[in-house]
Amino acid sequence: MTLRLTNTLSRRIEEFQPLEPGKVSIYCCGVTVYDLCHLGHARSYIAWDVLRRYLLWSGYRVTFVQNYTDIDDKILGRAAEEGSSMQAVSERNIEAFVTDMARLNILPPDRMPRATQSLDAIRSLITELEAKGAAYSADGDVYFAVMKHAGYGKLSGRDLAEQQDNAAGRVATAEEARKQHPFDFALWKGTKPGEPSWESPWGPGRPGWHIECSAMVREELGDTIDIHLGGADLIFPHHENEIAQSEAASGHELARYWLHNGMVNVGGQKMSKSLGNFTTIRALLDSGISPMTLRLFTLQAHYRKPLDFSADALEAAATGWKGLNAALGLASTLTLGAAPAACPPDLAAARARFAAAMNDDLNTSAALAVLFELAKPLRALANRLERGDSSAAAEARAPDLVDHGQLLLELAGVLGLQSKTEAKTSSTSPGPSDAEIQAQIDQRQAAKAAKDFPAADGIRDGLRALGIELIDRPGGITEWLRG
Ligand SMILES: Nc1ncnc2c1ncn2[C@@H]1O[C@H](COP(=O)(O)OP(=O)(O)OP(=O)(O)O)[C@@H](O)[C@H]1O
Ligand SMILES: [Zn+2]
Repeated sequence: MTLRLTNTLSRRIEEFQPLEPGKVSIYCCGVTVYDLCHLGHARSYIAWDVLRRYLLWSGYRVTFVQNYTDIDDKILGRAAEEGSSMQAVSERNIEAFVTDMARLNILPPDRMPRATQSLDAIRSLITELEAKGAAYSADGDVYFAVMKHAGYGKLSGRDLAEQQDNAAGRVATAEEARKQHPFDFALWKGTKPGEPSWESPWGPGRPGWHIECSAMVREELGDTIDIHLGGADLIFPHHENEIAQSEAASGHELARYWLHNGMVNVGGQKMSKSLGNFTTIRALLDSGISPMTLRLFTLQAHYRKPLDFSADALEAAATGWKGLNAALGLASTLTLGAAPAACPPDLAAARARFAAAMNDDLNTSAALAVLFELAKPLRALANRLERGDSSAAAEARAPDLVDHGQLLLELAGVLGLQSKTEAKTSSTSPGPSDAEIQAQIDQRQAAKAAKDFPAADGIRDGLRALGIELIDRPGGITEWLRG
């Protein structure tokens, strides 16, 4: 059975077929770096981390690109409030983003381009659009002409003619007066006093938000990519506009599959930096909630569904993680030095159930049910060991249980769930302990022995994100360095 994903473009669940066999190119819309990230961002990036890990586990070579939007009105606004610069605000929040994502065990993207570093690509894309008649300049601004692009609205299902009628008779703002159609959007904005600006054929100014992503996708991954990711709030206008710009320029489809995550809501309203109803990732982690509890909380719901944030729901996830953590902790000690065994039929069935759940549009709650089932005997044994039950130690050495533990570790790794001490971690946390690093190295060894190289690479990448570099020495010995 192959992976099936809901494609927003076709509004259907489709079988995933990459452009090139065995390879997947992914672009994920990144954060606008004007503040700390909240639980909504965590949900989005955890969902896509799981997609990436699952593709790796399935044997694909994945190239994952995610941008930083570091030119934006909101960043400028924050800089003005603070009396600092757009660059200072961006740098600080980029650093915080990297730390928060690593704490959540999200694999770092292969490349993370920034708008400020992509100006050449942005300017040449706008020039191309203008040359093709898809864009027009007006008083130092450049706009995309939506009416010139057949297919505008195909992702979001918006009707242009209807929108034109709705806008008729309204008093236009200065910007609206420059536009030929209300849906036309700025590719380039002429400079305003006191704002950073860059030179361009249209005079000094800065790029619009949508063109950044089109330019970065093209520069990093080419005209057509396999999967484009983002939150459902980006479908319109951001992704609709990205499609229009990229496809008008290249004449090719921008992305084969468009995946969107549902929103984290608070009391029915989107958790949002702009609305001010957000709880930051670091506030949650610093209050003693473990990163894995947050992962579990988000993965218990389907990625496309809205997710309500409440203390009760988080509490339930914490209880769930406590049990799973005990089983994973025991499993990692059992598998130490264990030889890979032939997979017994019940474990093969569990593996197949896990894969079937994930193939079903990333049904992580069903995949978690397989993990909880596998964890049951290990949890029971961990409890007995903790109580000092003398017969438990012998039982823990039973080969069946070792295999069980190995599979649990492997599948949990696909969801990015890994056993860690539940100790309170703070933003100044020194990173994983030596014992935790060793447990990861052991898991990686087991994955390699089972010829599961994507999982082994995933573990190495995860450690790298935490500043731990692995060095493989001859004779199967792995040493590590803390960065
Ligand atoms: N509440 C949320 N739930 C799920 N995903 C979200 C939520 N808020 C933002 N995202 C997603 O996170 C990614 C980065 O978002 P971005 O930095 O553009 O945030 P934003 O939407 O501007 O934030 P805000 O609305 O909080 O000001 C996008 O894919 C966006 O859809
Ligand atoms: Zn984008």
